[in-house]
Amino acid sequence: MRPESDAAPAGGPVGSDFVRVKSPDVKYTEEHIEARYSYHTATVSRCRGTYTVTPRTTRFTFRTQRSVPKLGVMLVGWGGNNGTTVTAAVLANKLGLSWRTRTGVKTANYFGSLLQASTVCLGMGPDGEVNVPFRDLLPMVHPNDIVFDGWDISSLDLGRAMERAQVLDWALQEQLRPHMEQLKPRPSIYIPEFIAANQEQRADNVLMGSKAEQVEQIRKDIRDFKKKSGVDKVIVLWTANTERMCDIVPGVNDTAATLLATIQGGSEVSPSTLFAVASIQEGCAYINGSPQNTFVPGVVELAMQQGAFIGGDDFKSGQTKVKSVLVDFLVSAGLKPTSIVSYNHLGNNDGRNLSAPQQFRSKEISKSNVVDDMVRSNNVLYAPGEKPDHCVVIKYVPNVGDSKRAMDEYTSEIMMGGTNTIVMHNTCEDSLLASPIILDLVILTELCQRITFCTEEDPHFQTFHSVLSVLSYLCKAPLVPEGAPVINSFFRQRTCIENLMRACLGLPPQNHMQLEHEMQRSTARPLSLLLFRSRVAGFPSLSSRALNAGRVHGRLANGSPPPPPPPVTSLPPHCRGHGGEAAP
Ligand SMILES: NC(=O)c1ccc[n+]([C@@H]2O[C@H](COP(=O)([O-])OP(=O)(O)OC[C@H]3O[C@@H](n4cnc5c(N)ncnc54)[C@H](O)[C@@H]3O)[C@@H](O)[C@H]2O)c1
Ligand SMILES: O=P([O-])([O-])O[C@@H]1[C@@H](O)[C@H](O)[C@@H](O)[C@H](O)[C@@H]1O
Repeated sequence: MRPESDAAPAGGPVGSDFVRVKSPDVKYTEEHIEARYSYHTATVSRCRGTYTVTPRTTRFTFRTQRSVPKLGVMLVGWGGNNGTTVTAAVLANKLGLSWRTRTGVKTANYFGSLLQASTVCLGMGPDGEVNVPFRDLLPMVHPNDIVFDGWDISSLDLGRAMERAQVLDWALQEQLRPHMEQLKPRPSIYIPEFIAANQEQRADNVLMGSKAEQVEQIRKDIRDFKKKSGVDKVIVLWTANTERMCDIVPGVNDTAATLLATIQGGSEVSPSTLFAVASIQEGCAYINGSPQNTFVPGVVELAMQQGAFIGGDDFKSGQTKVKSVLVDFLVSAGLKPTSIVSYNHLGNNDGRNLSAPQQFRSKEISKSNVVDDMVRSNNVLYAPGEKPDHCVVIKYVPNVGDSKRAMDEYTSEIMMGGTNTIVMHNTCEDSLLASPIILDLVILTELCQRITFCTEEDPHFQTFHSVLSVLSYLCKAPLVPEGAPVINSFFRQRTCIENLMRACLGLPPQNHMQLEHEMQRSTARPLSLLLFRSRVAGFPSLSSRALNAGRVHGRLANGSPPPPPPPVTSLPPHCRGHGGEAAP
């Protein structure tokens, strides 16, 4: 838990400083956490069947601004299931709400958020591993402090839109409604041919005018929100309906200049791309929670010119998230998936929009490519170009509402011609899986906006690439810089975020080697064992785990007792005896 009494360390206004690194490579100034970090990679060459691996070390200096801004998040599709649910969830957490359900009292939380509800291991403490919430590693925005605004083609206020979404318990909605009904989506850009025709009946809150005029209006909305809310920065996130894919046309959207000219000329540009352009021109990061190819090359170039972050595509929230774990497990275990069939049905408006072929095609693409990197990584199982059968089906069944049903069958070839088939059924409120992902996307993006780094070879500090590929863990179809590999493997993506945040603290990457427990003799053995040995010599008994730890490590490989432990001459104060003296 965060030590409430933990006074902020010397040096200025800071975000969370519940983790302090004591290292000559880490410096805390008033503005920054500055950390020197050795980044170890390897280059590989091959000659006549032999791989030659050359380790490389790059010396980085990371700087993380410690002051956490007041963050404004503008959602496109604010009146939808995800938009209303994430807004309501933040409000419920901020107000500390609880509500009664047929299974008992529920309390607001952020389960499903990587940053708020999952932990990382800092290292070994006196009683074993010390794990802290991701959010405590570096100063970052707390979701309770986010200010929401946004647009929707539907004019419903968020109280009525929350009711229409049918996601949250009624007892909670009743408590939230007085707050939610004050929130009204701004009129939005609506081009009917980009989403399903069945969405037309919602479109009573749309902008008029040319595409250029509508982009200008979106830019004014962003400035207006920033001024009225007093937020320090704004991030725009698309959680509106899935659009059909866009053609990439040279001279139309292949460069920033052609795209801007196309907008001025009024030719085909999707609403999501228009929002991206407006956001980037206002210096805001733009994240795409849907599968369509919003980020045509012209948008990517514009983002790079303006130094704005973009990220996406398509929240990775349920069936695909499981797929990126299960296929990783199977392939990493040397089992060969030969067929993956993913079927789901759902009855919310997203499902209704996806019932149209072109919108389904966008989703089918983002759901289908998630296994490619894992399959390509194993040439023992797969010949070049060989892939498992992979079928994605989505059906709209109004009766189930937001409670998405996912049914998956994974068939794998195992040893000696055997077959293994795994069948899964997964039911979940789709929007309650997507809402924490939305929070992680905007909070992680905001954190990355406060991180700069340089290397010994290039001493000028720089930001991350405009295409923020660190968001891959949160997306089905990760957007990466040109030439960078697309990683979908769940644990590789999660480890990337963890190790990046550790690097900002000058901490080595998590390696899970546990060498201190693998050696017959080690001075690096965890304190608990040292304590175990020192306390056995006249100290009060330890927890059974520590005692067991002592026993587990109490015999050498040949069965003889270990040599006497090295004299414990200096233990940190919290490990010392009553008098504060070092253990004998
Ligand atoms: N688990 C999930 O819910 C999940 C997972 C991955 C991706 N997604 C994607 O997130 C998006 C939103 O999902 P949802 O369940 O909230 O859908 P939804 O249909 O409930 O909400 C979408 C909202 O966008 C609005 N809208 C449509 N076009 C718009 C435009 N041009 N400008 C502004 N608003 C517009 C609609 O009126 C609607 O209120 C979808 O594209 C979906 O595919 C959802
Ligand atoms: O994240 P996931 O469960 O693989 O994919 C989901 C689809 O199965 C669902 O049909 C769609 O409505 C959601 O937007 C989401 O994309």
